[in-house]
This record gives sequence, structure tokens and C-alpha cells, in this order.
Amino acid sequence: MEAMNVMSLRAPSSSSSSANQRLSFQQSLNSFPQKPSFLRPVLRTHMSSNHSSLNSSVKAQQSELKDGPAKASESTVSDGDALKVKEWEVGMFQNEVAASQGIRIRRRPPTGPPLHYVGPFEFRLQNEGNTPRNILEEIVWNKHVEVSQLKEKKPLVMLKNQLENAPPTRDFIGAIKAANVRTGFPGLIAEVKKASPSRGVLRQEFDPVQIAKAYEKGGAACLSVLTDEKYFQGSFANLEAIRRSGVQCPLLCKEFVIDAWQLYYARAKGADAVLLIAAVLPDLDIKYMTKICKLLGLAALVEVHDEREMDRVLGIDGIELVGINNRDLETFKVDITNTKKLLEGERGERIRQKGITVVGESALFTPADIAYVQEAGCKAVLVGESIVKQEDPAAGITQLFGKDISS
Ligand SMILES: O=C(O)c1ccccc1NCC(=O)[C@H](O)[C@H](O)COP(=O)(O)O
Repeated sequence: MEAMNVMSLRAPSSSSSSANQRLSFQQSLNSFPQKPSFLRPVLRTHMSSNHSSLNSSVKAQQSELKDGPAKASESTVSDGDALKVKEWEVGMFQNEVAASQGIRIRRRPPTGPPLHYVGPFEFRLQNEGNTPRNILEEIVWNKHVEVSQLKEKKPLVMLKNQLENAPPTRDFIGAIKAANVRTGFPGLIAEVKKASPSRGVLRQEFDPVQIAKAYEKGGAACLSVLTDEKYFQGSFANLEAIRRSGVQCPLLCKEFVIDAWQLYYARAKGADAVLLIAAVLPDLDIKYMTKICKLLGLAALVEVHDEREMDRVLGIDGIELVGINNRDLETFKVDITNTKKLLEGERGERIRQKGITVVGESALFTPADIAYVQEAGCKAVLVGESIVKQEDPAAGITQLFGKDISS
């Protein structure tokens, strides 16, 4: 194993009499399922706001270059940094658990971000362990950094206080079912989406509130609002603006949820439902998060893409809404027969027995597509591109269904 100059952590000084004990960092590393090939860059990255730690690290590293590997107790890491390291360790275990459930998306880069310091210089070293394998993994890794920063600004306790006076959520699943009964078509979840990694910018002139109002006028049961900024040009400001605009349709916060904190955040920003992606979240996370959703009055749309994910989700109690994505989020390939394939035979039977409402998602463009997924068993559809691209999104809905579904 590579020699390290940061080998000991100081325990939080207020916690106990053993507070000032040194914890062997090496020891904790030895318990990792997968040891990082170089740890300093990870520590250094997290220390970027802590100049004194950074300087002592750089000094330690310079002395290492001069005198050989530094001694185990040469420098200490602040309590905040120790916590970051702990979080990072947990992430490594998450990767292992996820892999055992067939999840290919790794929650964190196994060897840390591609940052490497040598002396006072910073390099970016790209290797298999710090380069995302596909776009979904890249989104998840970015989301991890983004959420960590947001959480620092708005800790959970603050969000919980904010929620004490929040208006009640609206019934997302109820709205889908009512639209299904009213129109005879699957209830429409219309997506407010400016851009996507697979399709680029879908609509240049993008006024989220205007689009949301047009969707509602056109007969949408619910709306899905992209909140990811980096990859979809969405925002929580869009979600809040739509919520405040008087639009009555319940709102799905279309995010990449990796941390329960995001559920509280979504609720605080006006969401009535959230997306949980089975390709990203291990079973325990889905169980835990669906429970929190219930506590918060949020509907959870649990999204699957293949048989294995569907079987995992069917093994979890209390799931009421399942989305089948016709888009493979790792390769961008779309195929609407995926919905039918996952609803056939025994699986379809179990879904009906459990009373789960199924949503057909992605790549739906024509009345024939809607009829196809309805025939397969969908009581709802989630549609973005085909309607958001239309100059008048309300007319886009009529075109999609081959009929005016507004009344
Ligand atoms: O659409 C993408 O490029 C994409 C990439 C990575 C993760 C998620 C992605 N899309 C989310 C969706 O699946 C769609 O926004 C949604 O189902 C609507 O699809 P569509 O009607 O085809 O716009």
C-alpha cells in the first residue's frame, strides 16, 4: 500500500473522555472492502476550504519527498475532515452493497475524485477508479458533491423546522387515477424539461410556469419538474415557481435522489412526489426512503428499467407507484417494448395483486405509443420530449393522445 503522511485522526474533542485519543486511520482503512489506491487527494479535496490543514499537508508531503515517508502521527485532521472521511468510507460500503444487488452504478468514485496533489501543484489523474463509466454514474457522483454542499448550508434540522408550517401535499397517485377514470387514457405526468443529456436542449424559449399552465390546460394529471441544473438545465426555483403559480396539478420533483435529506428538501420546495431510481438505490435505501416519503406526505415513484430491478422493487412492501423507463439511462437506448416485457406473466400478476399503479416512461410520441403501454398495463405515462418541444404544449398533449383530454 502506498505510504501516507496523514495517518491519524483526532476524535471530536467534546464527545467523551477518550476524546483526544488518536484513531488509527490506517486501521480504519484496513477494514475497507476496497482500499483506495491513494487517499491524500481525497482528504485534500475535502480540505480545500481549510487552508491550515492544506498547508500542513503540503508541508508534510514536501518533507516526505525530502526525507522519505512521513511518520504516522505527523499531522492531524480536523473533526470536520474526519467526518468527511467517515462519509467517504460509508460510500465505499454502499458501492459493495449495491453491486451485490446487481446495481452497476457506483455511488462514489472508488479511488476518490481525479485530483492529485504533488507538492504545491494539483493534477487531475484519470483512471478507471475515478472516471464514471456512464452518464448516470457521472450524474450520481456530481449529485453527491452537490448534495454535500447543500446540506452544509441547510442542515436537516433547519429543513424540518421549515416543514412545520408547510402547506399539505397534494394527492399525486389520486390525481393519476382520477384522470385515468375521467379520460379512459393513462393519466398524464407531463414533464417540464428544458434539456437532457441524451437529447440536448429541447426548448430554447423556456418559461417553466407558462409550460406548466399549458400542460394543465391540456389535461395533464400531474407534472414532473426537472430540478437538476447541470445536466437538465432545471432548478428548484422552477419547482417553487410552478408551485406558487396557482397550478393545481401535483408536482413530481424529478431529481437524482441519493440521500434522504433530498426528500425533505424537495418537500420544502413544494414537491408532492419524488423519484427513486432503482438503478441507483439499493433495496435498503428504497425501503427507508419510501418510509420517509410517507411521513412527509410525498408519493414515491420508484423507477425500474429491467427485470432484476422490477423484482427487487416487488420484494419491497408499501410501494404504490412504479415507473418503467423505456430509456436505458446508462446507454440512452430507448425501446417501448420494455414496458410490455416487464409487465408480462407472473410479474404483471404480482403488480396487479399488490395494487401498484404503473407508469410508462420515456420515448412516447404517438397515440399508438400511448395505446401500446396502456394495453401493457400502464395507468399513467410520463412524457417529456414529445410535448415540451411543441410551440403550444397543450396542443402537443392533444396530438399525443389523438384526442382532447382536457375535459
Ligand atoms: O433523458 C436523458 O437523457 C436522461 C439521462 C440520464 C438520466 C435520465 C434521463 N432522462 C430521464 C427520463 O427518463 C425522461 O426525462 C422521462 O422519462 C421523459 O422522457 P421523454 O418523454 O423521452 O422525454
